[in-house]
Amino acid sequence: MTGELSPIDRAKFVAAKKAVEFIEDGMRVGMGTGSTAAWMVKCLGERVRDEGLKITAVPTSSRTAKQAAEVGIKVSTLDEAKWLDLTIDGADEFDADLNLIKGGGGAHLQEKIVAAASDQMLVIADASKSVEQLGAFPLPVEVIPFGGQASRRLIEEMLEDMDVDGRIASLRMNGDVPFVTDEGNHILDLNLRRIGNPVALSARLNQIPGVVENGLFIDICDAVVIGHGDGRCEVLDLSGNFNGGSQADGAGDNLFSELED
Ligand SMILES: O=C(CO)[C@H](O)[C@H](O)COP(=O)(O)O
Repeated sequence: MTGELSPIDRAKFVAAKKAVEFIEDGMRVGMGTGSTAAWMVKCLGERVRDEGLKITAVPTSSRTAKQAAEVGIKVSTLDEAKWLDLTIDGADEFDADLNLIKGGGGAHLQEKIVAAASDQMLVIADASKSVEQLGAFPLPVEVIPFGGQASRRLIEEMLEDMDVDGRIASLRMNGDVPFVTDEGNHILDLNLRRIGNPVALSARLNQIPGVVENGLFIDICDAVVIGHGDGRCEVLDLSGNFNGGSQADGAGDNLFSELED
């Protein structure tokens, strides 16, 4: 079924497949957004269908809610679930401390709210998302449309004040019109190249009145399942809750056979 996948899609698939093994009956689970998270939704749907797994599932976007419905997962809102045991989501970049850049899909606001309301956040990613220093991926910042030009100017002035490398905030477009998030906001992508102090940058960004939330996830992620194109995956776990806390446990796991299903 999935035999003709590209190496990158194989990597996403095996990471997702491994991650859903951590979901137990009765859990309240946050479901992330993006192409890797879509594999997770698919694998989770299979467990719900084949094993009768009972979960409360909370999507982080309208896109994920739709994907969940397509594979037979009934979704709840975060308010209905109140609190979550585990959120599984993709990322655009992760570093050795498991700080992340997210929001490439424009859903980081709901993703951060859902992850922050979860006991554990598990990221699924192909190995290309691993970086020494965050920032090569443009940092998404969600801003309200009202006064968008002023917010952009304040962000660029703040970047200049912080003396960071790149200082241009680009309005994300969807064809000829600005991209609109599920909350009706716009996204500014910051081409910073490298982020020396993510904690300070995140705090400074969120102090600007028109900024709703930025895509830096600091001290939120507990572990990353890293998938490889040959079907191997490993778990980088700083929490001790996934594979006993070993930093690269499971490096030998090969879920490639699943691709032949
Ligand atoms: O943060 C996200 C969406 O807002 C995604 O998780 C991130 O962009 C990674 O996406 P993909 O799995 O498609 O590479």
